Amino acid sequence: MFNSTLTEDERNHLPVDGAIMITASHLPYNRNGLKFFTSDGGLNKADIKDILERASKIYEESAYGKQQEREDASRGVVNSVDYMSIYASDLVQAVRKSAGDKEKPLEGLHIVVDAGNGAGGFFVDKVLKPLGAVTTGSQFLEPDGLFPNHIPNPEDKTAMKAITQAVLDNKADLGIIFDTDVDRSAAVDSSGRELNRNRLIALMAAIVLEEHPGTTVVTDSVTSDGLTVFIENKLGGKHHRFKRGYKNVIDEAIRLNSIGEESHLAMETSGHGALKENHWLDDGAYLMVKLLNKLAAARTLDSSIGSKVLTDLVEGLEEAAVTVEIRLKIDQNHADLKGGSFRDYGEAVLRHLENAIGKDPNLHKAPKNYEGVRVSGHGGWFLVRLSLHDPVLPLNIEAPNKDDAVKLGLAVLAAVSEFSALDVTALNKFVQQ
Ligand SMILES: O=P(O)(O)OC[C@H]1O[C@H](O)[C@H](O)[C@@H](O)[C@@H]1O
Repeated sequence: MFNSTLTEDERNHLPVDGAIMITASHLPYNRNGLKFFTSDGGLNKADIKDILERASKIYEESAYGKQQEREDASRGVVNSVDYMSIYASDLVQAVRKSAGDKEKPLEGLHIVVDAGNGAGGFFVDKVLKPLGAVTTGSQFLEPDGLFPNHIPNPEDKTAMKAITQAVLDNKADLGIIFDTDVDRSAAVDSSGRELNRNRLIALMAAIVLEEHPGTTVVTDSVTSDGLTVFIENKLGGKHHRFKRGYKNVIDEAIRLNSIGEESHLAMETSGHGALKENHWLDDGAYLMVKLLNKLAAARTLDSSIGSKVLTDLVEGLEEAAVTVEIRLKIDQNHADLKGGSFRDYGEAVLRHLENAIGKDPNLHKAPKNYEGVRVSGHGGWFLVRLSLHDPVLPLNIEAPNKDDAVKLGLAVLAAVSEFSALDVTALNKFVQQ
């Protein structure tokens, strides 16, 4: 939708002044909403509040007899434009360009797509097929807001299992999965290896750092220590681990550029990734096109090359054997909140945790950290922070083995146990397993 505010095509009344998308995004099907775009990007909370206030004023006035005004406001010309075809053909052109303008640079490759019944099904007919790829075995391409097959989410285990299985069953060269509204994506190589979360950031960083040596990669706060080592030591870039939230990482990358620190990639483990060259839009289809560019370019030199060219790019990324996220709920009605907000309560838990960590010689606070409490120790690390939206303190742990992960979990448990409004059932279960 955002691209329709940039594409120049007079015949199709483009660029438009604004675009609106109806989507539940990462939320369940019964929580749809509207995303608004202008050529400056997606509107933020303050803009949306302003729109709602103005809309409600117009509504109220019309309800009190200003019918004529309402009719005037709603009178306009409606033109239908097949914008998806225009957008998709730009993606196709990008891949062709990276292969020296070859018409079908993906000929001979078998690529399966899992759109999870979200909006990403177009990628098969409008992008992959024109580029020559075989796409049989692609699944859940028809939009269905009830998501009858699996939640379209490249972080979700069931969703990743579904695309991995499709790759293996079809002996495909590559698998691609999108979230509901295609602002997130991930891939699977021909051996069934998932290229999502830290691995996808590492892969995108490898591609972007080839194009822009030394650039800063901004990520969310739950990225691994291994990713930092990979970006800084192997790729020669700079890893700026910032806060959770795709808008936070994107805005931070824009801010860095504005103060003279060059950054070309802002990416979250959730699969939201935005590039400077693509107007800082978190466009999941564009991310996958960057992978296809790499594949297509490599195949102009050797037509037997498959997804290994991508997997090789993340060679050397250290990965923890144990990776868990445990979400600790705050009971907002609990007496221990003393009528205060869950945010204040969560902040108090974090302050207490921070103090407790200082007393344990095995644990060390991360020298640079932008949200919550990030601590290393026992060969791994943990991060406790406030959720962006929910009355929850998500705890992420990465460790070389289960015993060390449990040690980290126990340290958190000991520090937070006096906060009776915090539900630590899941953490208790984890440390007892
Ligand atoms: O803070 P959490 O509850 O873990 O949620 C954080 C996530 O919320 C949404 O899904 C946003 O689109 C993501 O950008 C963000 O990472």
